[in-house]
Amino acid sequence: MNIEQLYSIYEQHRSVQTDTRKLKANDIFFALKGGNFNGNEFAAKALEMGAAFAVVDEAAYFTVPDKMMLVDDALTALQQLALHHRRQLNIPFLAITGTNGKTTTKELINAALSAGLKTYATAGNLNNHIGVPLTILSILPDVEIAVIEMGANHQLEIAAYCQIALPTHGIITNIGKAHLEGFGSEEGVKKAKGELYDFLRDNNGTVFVCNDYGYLLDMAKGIPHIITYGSSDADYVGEALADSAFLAVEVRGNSQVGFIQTQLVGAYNFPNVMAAVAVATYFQVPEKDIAPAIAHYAPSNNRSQVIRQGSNTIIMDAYNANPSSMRAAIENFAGIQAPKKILLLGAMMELGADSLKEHQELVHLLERTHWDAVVLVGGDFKKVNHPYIFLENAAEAGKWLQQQQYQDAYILIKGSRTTGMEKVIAG
Ligand SMILES: CC(=O)N[C@H]1[C@@H](OP(=O)(O)OP(=O)(O)OC[C@H]2O[C@@H](n3ccc(=O)[nH]c3=O)[C@H](O)[C@@H]2O)O[C@H](CO)[C@@H](O)[C@@H]1O[C@H](C)C(=O)N[C@@H](C)C(=O)N[C@H](CCC(=O)N[C@@H](CCC[C@@H](N)C(=O)O)C(=O)O)C(=O)O
Ligand SMILES: Nc1ncnc2c1ncn2[C@@H]1O[C@H](COP(=O)(O)OP(=O)(O)OP(=O)(O)O)[C@@H](O)[C@H]1O
Ligand SMILES: C[C@@H](N)C(=O)N[C@H](C)C(=O)O
Repeated sequence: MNIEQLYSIYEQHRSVQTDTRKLKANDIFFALKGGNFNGNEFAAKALEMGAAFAVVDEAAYFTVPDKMMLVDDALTALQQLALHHRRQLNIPFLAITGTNGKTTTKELINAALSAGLKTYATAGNLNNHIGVPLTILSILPDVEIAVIEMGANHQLEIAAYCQIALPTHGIITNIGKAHLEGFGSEEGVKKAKGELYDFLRDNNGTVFVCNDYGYLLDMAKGIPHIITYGSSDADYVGEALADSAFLAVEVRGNSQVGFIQTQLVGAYNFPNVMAAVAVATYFQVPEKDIAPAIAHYAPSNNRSQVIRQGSNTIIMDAYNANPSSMRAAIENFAGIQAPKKILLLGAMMELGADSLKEHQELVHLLERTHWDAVVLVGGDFKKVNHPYIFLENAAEAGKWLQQQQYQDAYILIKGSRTTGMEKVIAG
């Protein structure tokens, strides 16, 4: 493949698509293979639908030579094109990884930076081997700073994304227990996420580190430029104020940022907010504009969303779940003052050999607090000892909740993506 040739086609259109179901006129279509389809089969259709060009990797589908390029592997071509594009962009690239809060931190940073700079940030959760190159190829030449989310469920994944995104700056939000099936252990998570720090250490990079997490400071040793944020002794210091379900933050010190009333539930969002304060201030966004920008951000897609239903307040946190985010959500919920507190918790996935132990530990955590009701739903919750109600799936949990006719209750709903706990309030 001639990457220069492909890049000159890209420069004419600057819009790349891997899915005919989302195709727009003049997109360049990359034919990827997945678990269900062979994208090559859609290449000719993509051109009929108005795609400007198609990149295929099977000769049998190379049917329109003047509008197609045949490559060895279309995914590799996509990644190489992204790297080539990255090299043309002489702007800061901030990479974000970590166990919990990547998307929220990325959205908060995007909001805060956008108050002063033309910013491009990963759309939604496009954070993997396909999503990272698609993100980079969406960055137009007038963008002043890029924010790239990187997800992973196995070793060397983040290292590979760094070789495409070439980050100049980085954040690891935190290290916790998730995707243990692929990472092996929490140490394995640390090693895998630490690949971002390794890249920045070797490339004269800059990291933003939460000073409240000693383990991150240890991991960051040797990185040339370290900027800290947190609740004390940091370059950017703030205090979490929790007068309501929603987090408020007072930024202290010389900062002009001041008071931030967020639309985020949970004290666990404090470091996410402070990361945005630190990054935006560092990149010289006018400080008076940072708090309003952060305050404006409201989470969607079941990421700790607050939903009022009649007199009930629902914390819908059904986007994902793992032992560390479950712990954070339960401890936060325990601290909320409410007349009645109900929990409906779906099972946690991708925990491998630790799964039963982690579900059992969660039960022990729940037992430390008095709740009005606890419902455990599906998966490995079926196999552990607990004094609570167990239901097989989210639909049953939804029926149970309707039957209770709760009034004035606070209800926490959380679980792994595949448990679909959002369905609890769908009917
Ligand atoms: C390959 C692909 O993009 N698949 C998407 C597709 O899936 P589908 O099941 O329909 O088909 P195939 O994958 O078999 O299709 C092959 C190709 O054919 C295209 N195609 C198919 C039908 C058709 O009519 N026309 C077509 O052109 C198709 O588009 C393929 O290119 O559609 C699904 C529904 O929209 C998508 O969900 C699916 O996307 C996959 C999952 C994907 O990886 N998308 C990336 C762009 C992405 O970034 N997705 C993120 C989620 C990332 C994530 O899970 N991150 C993890 C950590 C990373 C782990 C990493 N190791 C990993 O395994 O991913 C995290 O914890 O955050 C997102 O969508 O939010
Ligand atoms: N700093 C944090 N500490 C612990 N849990 C958090 C933190 N921030 C967010 N969470 C939890 O993680 C959930 C998902 O948040 P978010 O989507 O920002 O994380 P993510 O790391 O991007 O997840 P994913 O890897 O699945 O994309 C939230 O709804 C909340 O329960
Ligand atoms: C949704 C995906 N990014 C994720 O976090 N998966 C875990 C296993 C979950 O859904 O909880």
